[in-house]
Amino acid sequence: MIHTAPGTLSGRLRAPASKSHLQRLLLAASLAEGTCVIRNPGESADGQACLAVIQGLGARVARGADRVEVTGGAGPAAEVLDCGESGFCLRAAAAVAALAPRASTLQARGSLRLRPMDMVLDPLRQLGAACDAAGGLPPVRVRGPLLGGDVTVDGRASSQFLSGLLLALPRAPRDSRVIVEGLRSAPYVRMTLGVLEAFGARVRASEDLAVLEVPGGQTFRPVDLAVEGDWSGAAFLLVAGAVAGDVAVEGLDPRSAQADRAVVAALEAAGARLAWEDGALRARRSDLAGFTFDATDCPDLFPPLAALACHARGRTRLKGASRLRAKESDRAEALVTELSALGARIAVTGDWMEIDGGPLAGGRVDPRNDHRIAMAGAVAGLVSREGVALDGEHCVDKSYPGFFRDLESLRGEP
Ligand SMILES: O=C(O)C1=C[C@@H](OP(=O)(O)O)[C@@H](O)[C@H](O)C1
Ligand SMILES: C=C(OP(=O)(O)O)C(=O)O
Repeated sequence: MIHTAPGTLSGRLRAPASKSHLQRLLLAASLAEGTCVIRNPGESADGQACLAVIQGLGARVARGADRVEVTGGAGPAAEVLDCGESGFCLRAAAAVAALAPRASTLQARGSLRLRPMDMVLDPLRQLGAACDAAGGLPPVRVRGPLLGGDVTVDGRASSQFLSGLLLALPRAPRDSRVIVEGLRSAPYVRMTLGVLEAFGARVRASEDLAVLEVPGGQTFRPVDLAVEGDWSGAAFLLVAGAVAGDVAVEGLDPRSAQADRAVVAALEAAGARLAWEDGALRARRSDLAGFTFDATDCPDLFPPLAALACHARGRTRLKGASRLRAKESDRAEALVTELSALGARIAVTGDWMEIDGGPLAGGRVDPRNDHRIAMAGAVAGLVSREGVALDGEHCVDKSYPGFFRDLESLRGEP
């Protein structure tokens, strides 16, 4: 149990490492010729799960101080790949595992056991691999080899499998042409394309990412790269600054391909005072007003933006709520129930989440083992009568293990 007291925050922090960027680098490194150096890997549980998975795929992994070295194809492969609770790791690694002419079982833990995997089945079969997932749920069983060819991918529920497929296809023997239907979370796919480019892999993508042409038989050159600071975790710190003090976050790339860089546009729409100073993005307590923002393609911003909206005068309208049902929790339900319990006025109608800002009493939050619900509850409660108590605070380890320590480090002397 942890209690986040109300109060003023001020100070400067480093953003955690982006697990999304790290996981892409790890999967690509496991397919590269030679040894890759990946700096700033961080300690996220999803990153650790992906490290274990690439070892199971036959990569040798050596950990050093603030870096990992990955040598693809240098170790024995395992039949069972434990993806922990990482949706990206399971969906993306299903495609990478299918490259090999052997059977692999991708296993899930916690809420990931209930998250849909059906989007991986047809495409892998169209490309020559065998693939099964009873009831469309984990575990996912694949048997390669993935040959390449023409394939249609349904991107409505998630972009994650498409990212994995794009990481795998340059290493397949044949050329591929991928037709993508209804893609959501497109910026995450652009991040994948950026990682492929860094490894020297060629993909020709139409502007809207509806058609992707991937030559087969490519090699990935080894890289020495640092994992970017995480805009998704930083979003909570920036919202904390905007509602409760003065917080500067360093280690963020203003030109990053990360979807959640869009938090800047949302904070600006709310009237937050933001400035880049000495290499850090600084958010200061501001007179915030309700805003309208489309988070369809950056769904992980819903939790921090819902916390922000609780403290913005008038009504905030967030679009894309129907994308939240199959994350670590049903985040639409979780945000409505838990922020209401703190005194917020929040409802979801169709694809819209609406929040009327006003004073919060505070109280208890059940994060449902979802890191982003825990962080949203804690940040919302910074401006409340009683603060927020929550159980199971270690769920933040999934993406941002130091979150509560970082938040507390921003308190002034009592
Ligand atoms: O590719 C990625 O790293 C991710 C893509 C998004 O998922 P969807 O594509 O399922 O929306 C996001 O919500 C998730 O946290 C990470
Ligand atoms: C949804 C998330 O991750 P994943 O889908 O990779 O489990 C997340 O980090 O919010």
